[in-house]
Amino acid sequence: MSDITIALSKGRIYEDTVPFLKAAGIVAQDDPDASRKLIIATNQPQVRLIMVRATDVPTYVQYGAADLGVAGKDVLLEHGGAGLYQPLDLKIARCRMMVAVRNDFDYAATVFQGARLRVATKYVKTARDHFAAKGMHVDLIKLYGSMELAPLVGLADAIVDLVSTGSTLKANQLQAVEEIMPISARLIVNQAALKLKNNTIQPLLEAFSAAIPANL
Ligand SMILES: Nc1ncnc2c1ncn2[C@@H]1O[C@H](COP(=O)(O)OP(=O)(O)OP(=O)(O)O)[C@@H](O)[C@H]1O
Ligand SMILES: O=P(O)(O)OC[C@H]1O[C@H](OP(=O)(O)OP(=O)(O)O)[C@H](O)[C@@H]1O
Repeated sequence: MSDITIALSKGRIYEDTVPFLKAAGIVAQDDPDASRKLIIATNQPQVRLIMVRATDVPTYVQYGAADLGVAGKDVLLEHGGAGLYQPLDLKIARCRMMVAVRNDFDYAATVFQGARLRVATKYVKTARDHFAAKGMHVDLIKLYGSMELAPLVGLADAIVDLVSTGSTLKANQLQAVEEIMPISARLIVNQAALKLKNNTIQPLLEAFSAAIPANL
């Protein structure tokens, strides 16, 4: 069996990945959400977890610092996917990439008039592709979080952000006006590792695949 490093992020990705690890017989020896450790040993001596920022997971896997990882489709689209296989949609961390505006902003009229829109987002590539496909001219403003604030203080007319329950939009008097795409997290694999460590990685892929929730 080859040594295997799996890159995960704290919070919902880790929590939702635990059942998949368990299905593959892997149990973490520390709780990453409680620990400050960045390298977490597991019950299997050859398997370790590394804890990185959600947006950094594809980078660690791309360069082979991790063999496998779990990352949201949102993050993978912004990364571009170079050097990665994306064999499984794990159907976890599900949400939707949406365009949202203030409740008092007439998005339809703005689009109809062909007015230039200022859009704040962490997801610049996804937003650029979406509005280009609609033939809309937009000025994109890159933010790193709390996008919902931007329309409230006049930084932008619209945001492109993830929506799950809708409660963050509601709490900030915003409304979703367009769905860009459904989002869920994928298992990603370093392309070279998949070939070189196939004997170890293939059974992991099969265990993960069998643990994907049905009927979703
Ligand atoms: N409200 C949500 N409901 C369900 N899934 C979500 C939600 N928000 C984000 N996600 C998904 O979970 C992934 C991880 O989100 P998380 O909040 O842990 O990291 P982040 O804060 O977006 O990333 P970073 O720390 O790198 O800035 C996202 O990439 C996305 O795919
Ligand atoms: O529609 P909702 O259920 O309100 O979720 C949407 C929020 O979740 C994400 O942020 P973040 O990762 O900070 O979410 P969290 O605060 O729910 O962890 C996203 O950027 C929204 O702000």
